[in-house]
Amino acid sequence: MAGFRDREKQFFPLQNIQDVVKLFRDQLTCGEEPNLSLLSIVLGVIENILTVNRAIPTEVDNSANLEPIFPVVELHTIEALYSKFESHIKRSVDLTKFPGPHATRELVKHVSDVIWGSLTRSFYKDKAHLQSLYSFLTGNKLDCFGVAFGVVAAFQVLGYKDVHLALSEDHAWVVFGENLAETAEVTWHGKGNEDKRGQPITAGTTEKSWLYLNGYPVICTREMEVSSIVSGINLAITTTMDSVELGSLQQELLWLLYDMGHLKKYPMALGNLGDLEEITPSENRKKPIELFQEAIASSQEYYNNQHVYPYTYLGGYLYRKQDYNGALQAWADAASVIKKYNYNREDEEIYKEFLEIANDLIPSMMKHVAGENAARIHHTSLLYNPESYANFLRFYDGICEWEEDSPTPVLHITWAKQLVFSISKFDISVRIGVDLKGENGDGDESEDSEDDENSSGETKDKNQNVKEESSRNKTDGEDGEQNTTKARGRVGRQK
Ligand SMILES: CC1(C)CN=C(N2CCN(c3ncnc4sc(CC(F)F)cc34)CC2)S1
Repeated sequence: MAGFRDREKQFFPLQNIQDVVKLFRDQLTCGEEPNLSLLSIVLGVIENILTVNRAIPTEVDNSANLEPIFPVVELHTIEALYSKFESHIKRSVDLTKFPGPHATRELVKHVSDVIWGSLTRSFYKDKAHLQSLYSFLTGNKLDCFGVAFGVVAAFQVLGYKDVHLALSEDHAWVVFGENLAETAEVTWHGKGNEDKRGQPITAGTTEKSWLYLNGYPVICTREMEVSSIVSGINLAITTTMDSVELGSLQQELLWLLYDMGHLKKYPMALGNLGDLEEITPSENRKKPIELFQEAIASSQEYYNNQHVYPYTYLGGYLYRKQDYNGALQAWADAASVIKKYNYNREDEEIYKEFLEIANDLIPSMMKHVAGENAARIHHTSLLYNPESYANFLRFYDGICEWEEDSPTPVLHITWAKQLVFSISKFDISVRIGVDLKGENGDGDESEDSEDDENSSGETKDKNQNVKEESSRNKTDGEDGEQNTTKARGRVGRQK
């Protein structure tokens, strides 16, 4: 018999979004751990009906079809799936060999093998809707995240409290043991990479690696594991159509988790909620821009500002709102994060993100503003804005620094061609640092004649230059002999 207590049973059948929200709220406030398997199965059943097995209403009188088609989720459906998972896990793992209260690496590897061993050999792992235990139990298919989540849910079924999900921006693994001091790979990553299941994630692996966030991944509590499956709900019916009902369920559940504080340390879930609010704004709720800024603040406060996606969530939003100055600043901030990493072959997802920004979004943004004649005439366009130019340069500077010392190259001819296209759209006045408005008062248009080369002609490293510079300034102060012209609005030259 499924391990359901009467308290879960009372919420069934689930007939609408509010019924699902009530079940989740009860699971998150009942004093015991939320039941990860139960909640993943419930979300998987609903997602499946609203996207994969969507019964397109026949062409009867259309008015009747305007009602949202929320499925009725019966208790027996969920119980059957839950007990299938529970008995599968319990009969595959003999705990007599693992007496302690904490999981061991051997046990973690074994549970990962149990999940892994049940997956059908040949399925397209990139497909959608493979993230929940519903997919695992009805189709023996799971994606990369789904395997890691399945391992954590299995350990909860086995009665362990110390195995938790660890999340980066493109990978998932587990932490376990006393003080969660141990780590282990439990799933695969990407295409054509041997899985490293059972191995610990060492400092050598995580250092300067975006895939492991330089050692600053999201370490989930049970409630944050619930946040991860809610955030992972996939609304896609087709590549061009999303389920409206599923989207509003996801939005309601994310606000529930937000109000309970379970998104506070989860930047991507905050970004996800921001995207949903942009599409369907909720009354009396925070605006998308606030949520994207909270995601950035969360990364700064809890993850040493090592996460990139909070800035690309914000940049994408501002781009869609045609706030191109803001978008450039957010993308420059994203590049200022990635520059601390070395690009390697398993970081393709973030490479694709920056490729799209540099070679698609920024060029089309430049085309758009180049056509804005009024703004051009009044010099209000970003093409005349030194700050936009500075952010544009900082964006590319970050990508170049990302590539430095990396085992895998980042830039190629397309990047260079698009850079030339985009940079040439900025007005000559911002590119050569002349202040057209003469705000500097003396109206002296002479440029800053200093350069980074010293008298002997070789370029020094910046620090030395700055040291030299500051000592020169000191002598200036004393005898005032040296004639240094003021750097006039030169951007990107920090002395
Ligand atoms: C600014 C973007 C391009 C928009 N969507 C982005 N997403 C980033 C990935 N998403 C996520 N959202 C919540 N949690 C997680 S955990 C994870 C890694 C996986 F291997 F477990 C990914 C991810 C959701 C969507 S970044």
